[in-house]
Amino acid sequence: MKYAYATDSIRAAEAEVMAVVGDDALMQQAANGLAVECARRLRRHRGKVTGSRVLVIVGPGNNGGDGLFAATRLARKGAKIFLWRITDQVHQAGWQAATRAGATEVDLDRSIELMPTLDQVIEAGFGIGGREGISDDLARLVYVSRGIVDVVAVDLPSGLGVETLSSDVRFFDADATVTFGAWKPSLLAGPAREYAGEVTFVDIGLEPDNPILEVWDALDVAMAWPFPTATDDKYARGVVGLDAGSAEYPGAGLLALGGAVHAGAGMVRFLGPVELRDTVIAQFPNVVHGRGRCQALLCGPGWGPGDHLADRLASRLAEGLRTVIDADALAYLPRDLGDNILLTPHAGELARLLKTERAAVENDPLTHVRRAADETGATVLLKGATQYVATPGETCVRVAVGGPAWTGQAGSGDTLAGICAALLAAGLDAATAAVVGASVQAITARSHPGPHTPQELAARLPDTIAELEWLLEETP
Ligand SMILES: NC(=O)C1=CN([C@@H]2O[C@H](COP(=O)(O)OP(=O)(O)OC[C@H]3O[C@@H](n4cnc5c(N)ncnc54)[C@H](OP(=O)(O)O)[C@@H]3O)[C@@H](O)[C@H]2O)[C@@H](O)CC1
Ligand SMILES: [K+]
Repeated sequence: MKYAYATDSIRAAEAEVMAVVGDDALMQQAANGLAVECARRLRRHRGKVTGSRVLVIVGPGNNGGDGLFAATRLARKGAKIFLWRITDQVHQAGWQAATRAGATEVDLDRSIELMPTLDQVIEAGFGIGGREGISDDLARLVYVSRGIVDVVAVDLPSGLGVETLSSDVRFFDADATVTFGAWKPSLLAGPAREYAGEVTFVDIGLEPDNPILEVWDALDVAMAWPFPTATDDKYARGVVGLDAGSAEYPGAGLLALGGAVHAGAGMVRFLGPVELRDTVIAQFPNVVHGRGRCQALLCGPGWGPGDHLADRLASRLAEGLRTVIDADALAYLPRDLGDNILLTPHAGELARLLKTERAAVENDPLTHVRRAADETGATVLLKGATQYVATPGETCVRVAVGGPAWTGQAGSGDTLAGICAALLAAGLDAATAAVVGASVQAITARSHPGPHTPQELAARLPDTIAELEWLLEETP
């Protein structure tokens, strides 16, 4: 699991360490880590550091200072360093060290001219003190550097927000980012992550508190998966009731059933319309029909428009079970749901829930998924290319393992809702069921590259679950 922090927490952790070791020591550690990675990349690209040509984009604050001290180290190893300062203000000690080591100042036009002759650009414009977006001058440098020179961003690409995860502004497009002391959320999740390139973490001894993002990996999923023990019967593994599908949309019901069955539910009950029973039996003879004991429910996939849907949802919720509410049922939410209720909207459904625009959700998923959890009182899984889980009253948002681009297709959400319902029935709390369910679907899609249908991927969930069990056994 990786944790990412807001700027305030990172600054507080820096202050604690600086009070003991001094600010210069911290910056030297950061610069050293940066220089090591820049040198490694130069060696990879051209065999050696000596004789390489590096432009440093120097911002006015400590981010610029990191870049200057790293460049000083590269200059001492024989690199030819050029410095372009964004404003007159620079980190004085860093500037002196770099120029004393032989670095040459150049203006913007010369920087652009030099670009095809360079081996690397160290982008030390702005770090956690930066505002979102970049000036036209910086945008010109992004344009001329893209694809022709190795761009290494310092701490995070300039222009990128630390916490909003937005890609709606202009920022540097880096091949690599060297980040210090704490993960920044935009380096781990959301559309912005794509622009940071290969990220290296340099430990400078910070111990920040209050993460705002918890990013899961396959081992975390394996550790949370409810593997049955030898004595577990179907009730211990969990009975899940699925109220899904309609005469108009039978497919959504079948896809949800596929998710629940293949995720290993002890028993699946179909609570959808009677007219679908033959179709369901033809595909899933192990599914039981009609009312009976359940440990978790799923409502919504394939309901379509209809009358009395609010009453239908209310009567299901009255059973007091852990429940996944998906798709059409999301339009009929009562007030004050509990955190054992899991809502699984995509960006468009979340936008409707919050009476905002889809673009607003896509540009700032963290704020919106948290708001949805707080306003509804339920746990919320925001589906999409990156999948977020928020619990009411909690700032920290969980992020599921990411899938390939192929995952975005009609029907994936129905399958995912079925998987989550099976995990709720097995006893996982709603937030864990959501992050584990979204992750297992993504891992399955990654293991089977190409455009597989949601039902094909659902049928391959057992392979992934077996691999997770194996991973757990192999990990000391
Ligand atoms: N603290 C530590 O011990 C350590 C910190 N470390 C490093 O320090 C970095 C944080 O440094 P920092 O606080 O000096 O902020 P930084 O990101 O350099 O920028 C602030 C300056 O930029 C300006 N500015 C911002 N956006 C702008 C824009 N769009 N266009 C124009 N100007 C803009 C802003 O102006 P202002 O907002 O004040 O008007 C201010 O002058 C951190 O990311 C890491 O790299 C490491 O060395 C480890 C130890
Ligand atoms: K930067």
